[in-house]
Amino acid sequence: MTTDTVARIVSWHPAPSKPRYTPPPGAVDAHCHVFGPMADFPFSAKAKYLPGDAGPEMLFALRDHLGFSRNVIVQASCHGTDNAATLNAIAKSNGKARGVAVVDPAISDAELKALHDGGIRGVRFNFLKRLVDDAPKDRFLEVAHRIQALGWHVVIYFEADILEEMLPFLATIPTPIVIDHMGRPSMSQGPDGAEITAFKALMDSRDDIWTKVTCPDRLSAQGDPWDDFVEVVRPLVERYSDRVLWGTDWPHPNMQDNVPDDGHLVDVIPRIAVTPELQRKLLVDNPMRLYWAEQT
Ligand SMILES: O=C(O)/C=C(\CC(=O)C(=O)O)C(=O)O
Repeated sequence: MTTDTVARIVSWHPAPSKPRYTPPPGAVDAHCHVFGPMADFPFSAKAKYLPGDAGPEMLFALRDHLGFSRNVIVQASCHGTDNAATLNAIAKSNGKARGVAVVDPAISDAELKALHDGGIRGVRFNFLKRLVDDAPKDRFLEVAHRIQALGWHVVIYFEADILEEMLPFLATIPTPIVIDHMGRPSMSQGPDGAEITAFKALMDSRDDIWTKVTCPDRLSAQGDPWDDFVEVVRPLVERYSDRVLWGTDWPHPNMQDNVPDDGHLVDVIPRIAVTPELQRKLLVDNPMRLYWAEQT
């Protein structure tokens, strides 16, 4: 993408409301991104979207505004396999952020170790054709084997229409797996719909598959306050209470036509995790085990 000819996209709310819900102390926003700033951290030549700057200061201000304590910053596809913007944000967080990288499978062990020292605790494999040109399963599998020694996990992003073809690959991954946005099931099918049922079967197939109960704004057919999302996701949070994570998804890449209010996103939490214990697991205990294991 040539950065001088394309308008830069703003996909986040200019002034998110203050949520009514107060997260527990130590709550982690376990899925968010940073964009640039571009002058310091240029976007990938292969980026499929060219966002405005949404750097660490903005992310940390939002964290405080929403009542969260920590962030897990997931490398977004617009930065390709150069994790410098993510590492910069982690370095500026005073220990309050960790990250998930996207790597070239040819990465050396020394480079992986440097990512670990910079706060990375997982790698992301993205299978969305609108975001990445290719997703080589055989090479991803080699990476998954190599990160085992670091105690990392893999984060996988795919949509429900390819769940079935993903199953053999997922079964061979030797590390814990985190599935982004529940593999994007249809919410209009309801809590017993075919896509969420297939996803639960995947969750049942291994006890080290986790998922992010995120993105009502992307997945709901109804819009804010996302009642269809709540109806489908609440049973998932109850059934897999030790393997669910929550995140804002700020700055909401590609959501410029349907920008969510982050305060409203936080107010979904007590509707999908209906007891203080479920909320504490979702927001504190579970993400701490994956990202700050040495502190648990
Ligand atoms: O924030 C997300 O998880 C979703 C994204 C963007 C993304 O993943 C990326 O750019 O890497 C999307 O569906 O456009």
